[in-house]
Amino acid sequence: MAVALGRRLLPSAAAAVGGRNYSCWTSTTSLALWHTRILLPLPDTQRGTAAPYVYTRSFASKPKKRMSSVKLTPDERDVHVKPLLEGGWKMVDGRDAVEKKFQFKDFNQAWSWMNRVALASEKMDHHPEWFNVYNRVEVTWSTHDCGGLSLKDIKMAKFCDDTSKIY
Ligand SMILES: C[C@H](O)[C@H](O)[C@H]1CNC2=NC(N)=NC(=O)C2=N1
Repeated sequence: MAVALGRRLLPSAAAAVGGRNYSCWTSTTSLALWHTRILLPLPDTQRGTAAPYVYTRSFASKPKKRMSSVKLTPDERDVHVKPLLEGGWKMVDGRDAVEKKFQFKDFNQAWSWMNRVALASEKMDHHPEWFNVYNRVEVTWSTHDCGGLSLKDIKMAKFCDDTSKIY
């Protein structure tokens, strides 16, 4: 029988059922969960068909803080957008959005970089508009939820710059 003590499982509880303790985080865009489990070895016949744990207790973290999707103020634009424009980003004609053309050695490098950006975008729930031909990627950042530039765009534009330097 499993016994829970605060956030930890008593070692003896796992030993009593012939299993071992195991803890892990899972995380979504808004919540992180800490799971404490007792893992039991499964017979070969059940491997891959059943979950190998007999006891799970999950704890929710504080809700993750989300960066806001509000339009940048003029002061914030001075601080955040100006440096981007000095670093090769351009305002998009007729839109409150920034765009930049990146060039890589070949398609493989471009795709690898796009993959990095895609994973970060998904984690942040903030996605690029982009266009790729072979080794070139044109990226546009704007926040659809507020119809213009927000701090999320600044963060992702910087991420694009920083990660493109690795290649
Ligand atoms: C429902 C979802 O959270 C929203 O649609 C997110 C998804 N990704 C997004 N990406 C961008 N670039 N702007 C947004 O406003 C936006 N909103």
